[in-house]
Amino acid sequence: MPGLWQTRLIDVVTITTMPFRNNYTGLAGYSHDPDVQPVQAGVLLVNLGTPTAPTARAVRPYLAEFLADPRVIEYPRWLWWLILHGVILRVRPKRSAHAYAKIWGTRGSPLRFGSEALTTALQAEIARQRPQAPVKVALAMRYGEPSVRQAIEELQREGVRRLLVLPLYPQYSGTSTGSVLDAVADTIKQLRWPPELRLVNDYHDDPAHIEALARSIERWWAAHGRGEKLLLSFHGIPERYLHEGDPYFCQCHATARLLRERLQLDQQQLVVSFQSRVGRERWLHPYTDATVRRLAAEGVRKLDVACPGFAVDCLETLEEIAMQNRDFFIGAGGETLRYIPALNDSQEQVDALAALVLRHTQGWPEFAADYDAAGQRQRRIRAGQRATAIRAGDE
Ligand SMILES: C=CC1=C(C)c2cc3[nH]c(cc4nc(cc5[nH]c(cc1n2)c(C)c5CCC(=O)O)C(CCC(=O)O)=C4C)c(C)c3C=C
Ligand SMILES: [Fe+2]
Ligand SMILES: [Fe+2]
Repeated sequence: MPGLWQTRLIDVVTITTMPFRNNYTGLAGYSHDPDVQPVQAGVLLVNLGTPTAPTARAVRPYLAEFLADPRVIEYPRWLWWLILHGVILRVRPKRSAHAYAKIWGTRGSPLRFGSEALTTALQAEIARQRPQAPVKVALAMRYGEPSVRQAIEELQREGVRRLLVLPLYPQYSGTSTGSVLDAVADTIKQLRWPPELRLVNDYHDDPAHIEALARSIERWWAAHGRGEKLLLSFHGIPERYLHEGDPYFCQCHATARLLRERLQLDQQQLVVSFQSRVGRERWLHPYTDATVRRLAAEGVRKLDVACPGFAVDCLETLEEIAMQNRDFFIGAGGETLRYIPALNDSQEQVDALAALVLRHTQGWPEFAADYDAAGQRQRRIRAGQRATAIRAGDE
């Protein structure tokens, strides 16, 4: 019987002298063998996530995962754990479920079906613009399913070796995009052979994105007429995060300014505010609820609201703005508050995101306009045959 050290030595010698195996299967059902499949590129869209049903029972685990994320709530962990489990998760799920029930459709949560529709439309647009390219567009949710990990593993099983991660947040915040980056990093850490990776940090000032926002607002105005003012409401974050370096506030204002210039509005006609405050801490301000009340009190009767921080409609736009804040506005003397829908799967958004993807994947052969999948595959097969020949001692 060899001793332990001898066994280890034998292992090392065996492994290092083993013939090169290019058909190693690292993940169940996934072959890395280039003879089996050509290299694919993937685009992973990531949105926040949403409960599986508008019930307190389904909302609770969703909130538990979301609010336990240290990127979202920066408090000492033990203190926050006590507050979260002792107070928030006892009270909030019921309240949130009630709000979700108001926007839940036959297709389920708007955030989910809106994100899925956008994924399908973007896949089709990229296929239209790059017909030869083997590009896969997939969707993950930061909280809930499909998780970032599940989505990346599935893409790898499909042969994706180059991956562009595109969080569906136009403005970067550590609480949103930063957290997606964490989830990607946690996944990559555990993969034996991670894909080549790129990540879009933000697209808050991307000209195509601004153009898409402007056109969708103009299209909506053409169909419904124009209000006296346009309010842009962005999701808030604690103000403390801004002071500690989070660029979110500045990026929201940059988006608003670019959109205002493109729509040729003056500073009185376009107002910016921040919504969705949670807890007692001071968040980015002015707050949306206080702003709509103030505007009504100042005599504005017809107010249009758009939410350029949300790629697809969700609880925060359909319930908080289009219902809750409409009631606040009318309660304070306003006549109508009209919510202008998010870009969702509109052609404007699909065109802008397709252009963004093509820009961020420059240099990747799969995305090149003259990519020749058949030629690439032949080259890879020839390389594979040569490796096989070397293994067999033919060369
Ligand atoms: C408590 C802290 C929160 C921070 C910070 C935060 C930042 C943040 N959120 C979004 C986008 C969305 N948030 C949504 C819902 C939502 N957000 C919070 C809390 C924080 N968000 C909670 C508790 C909830 C759940 C609903 C509720 O109980 O009020 C959604 C909608 C999800 C849906 O299912 O429709 C989105 C989208 C961004 C972009 C952001 C930072 C910039
Ligand atoms: Fe949020
Ligand atoms: Fe909200």
